[in-house]
Amino acid sequence: MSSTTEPLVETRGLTVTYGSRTVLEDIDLTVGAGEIVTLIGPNGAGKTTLVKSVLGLVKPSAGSIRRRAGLTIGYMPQRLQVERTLPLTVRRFLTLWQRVDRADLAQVLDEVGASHVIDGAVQTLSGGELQRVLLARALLRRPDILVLDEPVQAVDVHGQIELFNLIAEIRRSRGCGVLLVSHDLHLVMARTDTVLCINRHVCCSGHPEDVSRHPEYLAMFGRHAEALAVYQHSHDHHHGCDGTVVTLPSAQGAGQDAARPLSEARRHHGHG
Ligand SMILES: Nc1ncnc2c1ncn2[C@@H]1O[C@H](COP(=O)(O)OP(=O)(O)OP(=O)(O)O)[C@@H](O)[C@H]1O
Repeated sequence: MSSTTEPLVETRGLTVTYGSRTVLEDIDLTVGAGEIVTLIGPNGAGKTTLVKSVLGLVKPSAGSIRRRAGLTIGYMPQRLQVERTLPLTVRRFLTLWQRVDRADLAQVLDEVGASHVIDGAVQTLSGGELQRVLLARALLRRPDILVLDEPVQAVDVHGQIELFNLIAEIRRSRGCGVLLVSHDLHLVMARTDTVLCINRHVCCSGHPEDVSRHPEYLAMFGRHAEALAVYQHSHDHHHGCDGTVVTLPSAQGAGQDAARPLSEARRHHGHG
């Protein structure tokens, strides 16, 4: 039987391999109702693969994924291929794959601030308008959880702030969970409840403030991260090109202010 405190989605020890290559290893992820969880990490870290695993599009080679019974997912993909020669209005685009009430369509477009483009061609939308329309499509499913893969890409800084505010407002008004992938560290740190920093494995996770001080996060995002961190620790390992962990000599026998070992840090953040 499901309860309201039961996580919407939970992975434990999730491992994904493509051929002989392990792209995700031992990932613990939990998204609760009304919670915004953000995945960050460098290109190729496995963020989209983790999202696809949650959606059931990629099968894990080890570990488990649990979705709450009857869970409805609203998914906004990273890329949208629209045939440029085929005229497609926003109205048509949003009703192509699902039966949609006129009133629901108008309400959802109003909610995302895109009512004015309803009769416009999808191909002519600005970056920000397209993201709002994609968000509207995900919301039409009345999701328990929104899964947004880089929702602010191709959007200028002002538009990014507006979109993150919109996502936070949707979470508040609908009470849904949100799992999102983002490269924008400033916005992530300000607008999310939990951050999972991954690079094949979980490098660190927890409250944005804790993650922004974590040595692995600082090692990964360098100077960009330092500007966000309240203070900085030294780091105990970095990653090889294939994502393998390379322990730094300075981390061995380091003093009290040095990085906690990853295993300890993960325990601290509730990972076993
Ligand atoms: N279908 C696939 N078959 C084989 N390898 C894949 C497949 N999909 C992804 N990969 C590889 O898995 C790794 C993780 O890819 P993924 O797209 O999950 O990373 P990401 O963190 O989302 O990257 P980005 O930030 O660049 O979008 C990459 O090395 C990628 O080349």
